[in-house]
Amino acid sequence: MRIGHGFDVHRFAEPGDGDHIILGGVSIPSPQRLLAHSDGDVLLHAVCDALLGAAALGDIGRHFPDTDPRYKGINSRELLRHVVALLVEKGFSVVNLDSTIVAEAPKMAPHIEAMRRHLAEDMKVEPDCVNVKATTTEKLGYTGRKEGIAVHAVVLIERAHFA
Ligand SMILES: Nc1ccn([C@@H]2O[C@H](COP(=O)(O)O)[C@@H](O)[C@H]2O)c(=O)n1
Ligand SMILES: C[C@@]1(CO)OP(=O)(O)OP(=O)(O)OC[C@H]1O
Repeated sequence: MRIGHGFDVHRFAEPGDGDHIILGGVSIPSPQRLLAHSDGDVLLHAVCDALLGAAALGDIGRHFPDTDPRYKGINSRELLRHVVALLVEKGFSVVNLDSTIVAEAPKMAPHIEAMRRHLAEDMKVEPDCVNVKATTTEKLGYTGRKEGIAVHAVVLIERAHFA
């Protein structure tokens, strides 16, 4: 069994620039988009980093550089599926994921189940092995000022069992 940790932050664009953000592959209404080379899915980026960390495979920027036009606007679920394939190649499968979205807004609660479903599908585990939480920082700091969204993720992986 091995543990991995991931952390990512994306900054909001100016208010009025954009009408949604994408988190866990879910489109969530927001008056500000998240700035990024990809679709800005900060939850999936933190999860990719946790998985890569657990398998000692470096980090997301090493595998998908933000200077590479192939990743411009990419759906981050494709990045996550690629990372999971790298783990499978190394003989690992995912045990469970826990994650925390740090955001003053928008409200994540109505979208958490859809995020869990996407994560479970892409990591090839049951939804019961995936947890997504959200918290504000009580208006403190850069997340509290709505300057951006941060995500923490932690995963366990294990050597895959073969029948
Ligand atoms: N962007 C967010 C932040 C929080 N939630 C939910 O609200 C609960 C209370 O948040 P506090 O920061 O006041 O502890 C939290 O446990 C989440 O369920 C949310 O949905 N979206
Ligand atoms: C996902 C990648 C690649 O498109 O770019 P961003 O969307 O900017 O995200 P970030 O978490 O800053 O870095 C990882 C990148 O290489």
